[in-house]
Amino acid sequence: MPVLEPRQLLWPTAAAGLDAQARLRHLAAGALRTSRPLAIWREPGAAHPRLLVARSLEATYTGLPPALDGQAPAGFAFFPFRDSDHNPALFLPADVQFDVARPDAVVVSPAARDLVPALTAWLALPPLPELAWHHGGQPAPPAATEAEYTQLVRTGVAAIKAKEVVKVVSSRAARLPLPPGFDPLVAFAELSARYERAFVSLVSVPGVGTWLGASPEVLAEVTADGQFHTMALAATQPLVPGRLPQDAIWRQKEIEEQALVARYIVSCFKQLRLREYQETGPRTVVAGQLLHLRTDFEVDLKNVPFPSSLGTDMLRLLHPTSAVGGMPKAAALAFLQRYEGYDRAYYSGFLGPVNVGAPGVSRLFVNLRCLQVRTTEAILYAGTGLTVDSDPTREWQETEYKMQTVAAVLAI
Ligand SMILES: C=C(O[C@@H]1C=C(C(=O)O)C=C[C@H]1O)C(=O)O
Repeated sequence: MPVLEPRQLLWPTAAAGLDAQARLRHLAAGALRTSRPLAIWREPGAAHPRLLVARSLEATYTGLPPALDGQAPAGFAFFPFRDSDHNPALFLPADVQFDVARPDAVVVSPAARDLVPALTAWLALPPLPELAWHHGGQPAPPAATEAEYTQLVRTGVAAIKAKEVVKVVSSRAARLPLPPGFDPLVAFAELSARYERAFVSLVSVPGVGTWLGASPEVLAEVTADGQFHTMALAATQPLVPGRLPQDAIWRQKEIEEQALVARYIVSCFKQLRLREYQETGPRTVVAGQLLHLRTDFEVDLKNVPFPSSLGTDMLRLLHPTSAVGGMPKAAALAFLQRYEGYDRAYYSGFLGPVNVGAPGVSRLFVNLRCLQVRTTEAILYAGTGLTVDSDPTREWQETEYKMQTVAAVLAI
């Protein structure tokens, strides 16, 4: 059997007046109209976004976290914090791809070649004035009041004191009305402009909903030059205007909280009997209006005995990391299940491209600083790592700061 190659569709002359952004919008409109899942993302430091459309919702259901090796299928992973029927683990196959950096062509995978006639016709049609974004089937989660959240923090601190957990990351949801005429693609562009170093994403899946975010946290990356990368990102303080990030002073609580996350990553390497890794940090990094402590871990895949499976194995061990769940993992997750009082859905799950653009290159991020777009409101999510010294009011304030990262695009 001949190996089928992807098809390149060129934009027709009818689309000559559409610039690259308008083309991306037109393709997104087509995917939304035909009930197909789509992902749009801008990688940290990249000048342009990409779009990927899956041929059908059914084609996105997946049982396992994606394989991070060059032979694995190309697509966009969208994983919940906890896998469930309400929040399925998804992998959007790269059936239709568009790169704003190469605006002349749309690439269609062999699995989606049946779509070519309809897609060719769509490219020649005039753009729609409005896009109908997909909505989730689940009710909106309850929004915790300050009293409720500070009580959750107290319960978490008590669990730490009782040695049920060493660290737990409590979180909450908040609901804000969407401003009139809110346009997720415009908000995506605004987040991309505001947060150059973030992974900015807009994912819309029928029945699952529309999620927008600007994440500062790499979960697992395999780069073109054969490096595996992950990070321990934790501890938070606001960036004070006029002060340099490198002058930030961290309290003992924060240093310990971040060290736990770093130690967790090292324990994952140990489970895989990997000794050769480079550790850099912790150092202070900027994420929007916030500062965090970050340690980077790098593995040269040329120097490990199992280069093709390291990324895959690490991803499966890492998620959910102690930066979003806690330590020990099982006890922290059980605590959250019992006390958190709402469904995190895709918040603190992970997302990102696998083998898109180039085979063997994957970039998965923790889904933080995100919101869910609903018909008339946005659901915002944020959490804070608790330790024995946590102060409930400060933890509430920290979730407010974190929500500000994406709430900035809701300002009327
Ligand atoms: C849980 C979140 O962030 C995580 C928790 C942090 C903390 O506890 O200080 C900092 C960065 C992230 O790893 C969030 O943004 O919701």
